[in-house]
Amino acid sequence: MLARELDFTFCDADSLHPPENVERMAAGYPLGDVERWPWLEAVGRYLADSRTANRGTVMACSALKHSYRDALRRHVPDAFFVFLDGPMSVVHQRIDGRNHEFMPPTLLASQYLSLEPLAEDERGIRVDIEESPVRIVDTVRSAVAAAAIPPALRDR
Ligand SMILES: Nc1ncnc2c1ncn2[C@@H]1O[C@H](COP(=O)(O)OP(=O)(O)OP(=O)(O)O)[C@@H](O)[C@H]1O
Ligand SMILES: O=C(O)[C@H](O)[C@@H](O)[C@H](O)[C@H](O)CO
Repeated sequence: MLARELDFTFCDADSLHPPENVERMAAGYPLGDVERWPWLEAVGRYLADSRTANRGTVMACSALKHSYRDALRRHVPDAFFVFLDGPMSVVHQRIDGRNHEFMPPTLLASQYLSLEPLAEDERGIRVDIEESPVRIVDTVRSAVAAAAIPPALRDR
């Protein structure tokens, strides 16, 4: 929805995992940093290529840690992060009710253990996943528009 509204392309970072990562998760084992670095590099390269082609991209990506997002920022310094925040119980209920190609709900707790919220030095916003998708998209669109204006020129 967001990509459509912004007229950007959409990519799910899951499509950039190497097969061995997919197999690992499907077998019920969480990824560690070692498995994630090559994947994050592929995500970063994809974003940098989009930027070179002058194409905006919405990337759905579980860039759980600050260091992972730093890796992405090395490829696209002006990346804007949207932190989809909410209680594990809500996410658990939702992913229990969906079909995913490889991600078992049993891995959710490990994801929350690794999760680091956006820090002050990271460009982006936190949104509440208990809001409706329409509202979330609206909030993100406004934040992206505001972020494109240099702070010194805002509210004039
Ligand atoms: N704001 C929302 N309100 C209600 N349901 C939602 C909302 N956002 C997502 N969902 C539902 O929650 C489920 C999980 O969403 P989705 O598969 O898009 O998550 P994801 O971030 O791609 O997860 P993963 O990182 O595991 O790929 C889906 O059934 C989706 O329809
Ligand atoms: O870094 C990771 O552990 C992975 O990217 C996972 O987060 C899954 O791929 C995702 O949750 C399913 O979409």
